[in-house]
Amino acid sequence: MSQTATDKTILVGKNLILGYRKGKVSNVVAQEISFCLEKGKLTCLLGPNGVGKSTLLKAIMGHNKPIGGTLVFAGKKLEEYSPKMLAKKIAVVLTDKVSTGNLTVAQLVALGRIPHTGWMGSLSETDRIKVEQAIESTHIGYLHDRRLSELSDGQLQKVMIARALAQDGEVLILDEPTAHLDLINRFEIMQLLRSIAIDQNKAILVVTHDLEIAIETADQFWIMQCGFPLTAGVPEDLILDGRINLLLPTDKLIFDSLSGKVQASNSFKYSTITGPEDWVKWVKTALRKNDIDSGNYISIELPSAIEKIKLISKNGEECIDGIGTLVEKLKSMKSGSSH
Ligand SMILES: Nc1ncnc2c1ncn2[C@@H]1O[C@H](COP(=O)(O)OP(=O)(O)OP(=O)(O)O)[C@@H](O)[C@H]1O
Repeated sequence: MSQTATDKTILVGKNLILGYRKGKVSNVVAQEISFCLEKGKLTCLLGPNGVGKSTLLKAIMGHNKPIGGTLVFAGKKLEEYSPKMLAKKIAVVLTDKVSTGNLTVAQLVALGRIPHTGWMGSLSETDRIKVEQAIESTHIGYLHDRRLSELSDGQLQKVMIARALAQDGEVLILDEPTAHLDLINRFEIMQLLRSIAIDQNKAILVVTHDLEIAIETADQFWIMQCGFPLTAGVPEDLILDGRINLLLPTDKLIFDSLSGKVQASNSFKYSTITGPEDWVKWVKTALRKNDIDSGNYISIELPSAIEKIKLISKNGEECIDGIGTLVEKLKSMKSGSSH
């Protein structure tokens, strides 16, 4: 489904055909790619490995011209911008590690000004202000004079974002900025990007495989899937109308709209499990993971406080003191009944 352009739209892709040319032969990677990228929003681009996400980023950065379709940036065709002009408008953070460990944080962030100063140019007062603003808005002032080689992966990622911000383009593109980071840092980086999008009115486009964190932070999803047009929408709408399942083209997995998680789609019925909602959810998860269906028991009653789990089976009624023991018990009943 294509989006409609609004006054926030900065970049429009129309019927793009993406791929690579080798001599006269074009190898098409993805097609029917249409979108509107909006300022003031965090947009997450999701899709399986190899579907063409990085290829789309390369097209937007002007590094790999689409085989077909049009890209329009701020009302003008992308191909009409010189690489120098484009570098001032679109800042990029790629996944590659920096090999300039000897530079300090402030020196690296200052490199973001190169499109404005040139390689040999010295920083003007405006450039210095932009660098300090970028450092401040990524909350890395405490790292100002540290060497890059002394930073953790999470700190380094914030420095790379600061460098892109110093570039002061209207669009910021990041390819998997949370790869290699722990859960807390993944959240922090995505929340930081969202606040930058809103506070600085930037259009931020992030490629990520982190579905759950993307749901919590993104304003827009773009979903790429082999053989389908690009699907764009607000994550919550895509969840409720089921289009989120485009990300899971196998009937073995399904997106559970209540928990917001991907889970195995086996058709076991667990209607005989009763108790508090959180207990029911986690007992079902454990049973599903262990391939235990309701044929193994008559009912399970879950504790409301610190009582024990009550299992009613063909062997009678018994009290059990945890989900681990319950699973073991049901597994042994299952193997017993199959012999
Ligand atoms: N320079 C290139 N020349 C030819 N084919 C390429 C080139 N780069 C990528 N491809 C091919 O294009 C297809 C899409 O690759 P791309 O890197 O865009 O996927 P992706 O969705 O970003 O994957 P991932 O999630 O694994 O990063 C793949 O089949 C890949 O082999």
